[in-house]
Amino acid sequence: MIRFSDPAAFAAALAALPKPNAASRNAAEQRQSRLTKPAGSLGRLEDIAGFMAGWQGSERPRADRVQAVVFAGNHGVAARGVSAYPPEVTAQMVANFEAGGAAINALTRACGARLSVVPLHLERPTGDITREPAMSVEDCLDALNQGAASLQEGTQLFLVGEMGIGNTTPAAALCAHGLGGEAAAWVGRGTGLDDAGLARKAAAVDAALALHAHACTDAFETLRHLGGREITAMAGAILAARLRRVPVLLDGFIASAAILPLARANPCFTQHCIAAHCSAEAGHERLLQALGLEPLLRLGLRLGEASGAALAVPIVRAALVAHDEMATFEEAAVAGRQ
Ligand SMILES: O=C(O)c1ccc[n+]([C@@H]2O[C@H](COP(=O)([O-])O)[C@@H](O)[C@H]2O)c1
Ligand SMILES: Cc1cc2nc[nH]c2cc1C
Repeated sequence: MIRFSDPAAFAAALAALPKPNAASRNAAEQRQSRLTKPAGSLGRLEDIAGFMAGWQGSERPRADRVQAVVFAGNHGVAARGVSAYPPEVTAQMVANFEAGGAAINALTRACGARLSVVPLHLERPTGDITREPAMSVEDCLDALNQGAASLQEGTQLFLVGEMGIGNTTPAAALCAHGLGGEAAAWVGRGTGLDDAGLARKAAAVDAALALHAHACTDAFETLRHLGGREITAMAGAILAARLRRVPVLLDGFIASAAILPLARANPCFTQHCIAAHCSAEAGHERLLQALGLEPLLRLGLRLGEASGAALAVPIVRAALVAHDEMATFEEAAVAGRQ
């Protein structure tokens, strides 16, 4: 099991990321060029086959064992009126996930993914980032390690999502810190905030940056000061997936913001990630652009919970079935390009 003993071990892992298997990726691309279709005509499905081949180290990659994890956390900053819903909804929704009644339960049933939920000390919200760091060093390491520990042996495709009332505020703070620009340009309506709430949210992001920007010296310290437990757990889970060469379907705004500090530390970090869906949350589009990721879907969701990631699973599966099952020009006796 992957475990980071201290912040230095996390930084070292981030500095020495494994690369995809170039031979497997090349073999998959060669196969694509022999399948009975005009070259390139399966568009992004061809890229997905090559991507999966590289990370799985197999010319014929599979997505039979798909694992989804939802991390849940509570946020001190939620007391500042930055969400349309009260913080107790986080724990209530965890109970709903466990009972099978949330959107992600239905969507993972629909796509055949195994779902688990990891609540992170919901009874103890993070520090209010407008006044103090979100987490102690110990808390931040614990969240990273709970994230890393969630990746199950044998997972072929990993879906990572979250639930946490108030968490679009720390996510916006991570974006404003990492990518610059006005706080107002990174805050969105989250669960459905009104204009007055939006102004409070921008003010909270400004205050958090004024207080902590100087202390955000690396990925760990940035997550610790501006992030949250579920945000940090997603970062740990997605890093663990990279260390095991497991491809990841990235979910919405918060999941994307969680990896921004890691991508800033090592720009090749996003290589094992596919952006599944561009959320309706203001800022997600620009965040994905900055991460160099083109989303597979734009369905207007703004839910989190790994919902966007689950919706992209059938596309990945379809890409791999076409890659595996289509006949080659030779097998089907079809003439190739003139
Ligand atoms: O994934 C997204 O893009 C997304 C966009 C808006 C809201 N959410 C979800 O809504 C919650 C955060 O919204 P808020 O308004 O409480 O900050 C949290 O539980 C997220 O899962 C998620
Ligand atoms: C009900 C509810 C469900 C959610 N799922 C993810 N974020 C959420 C926020 C709310 C408010």
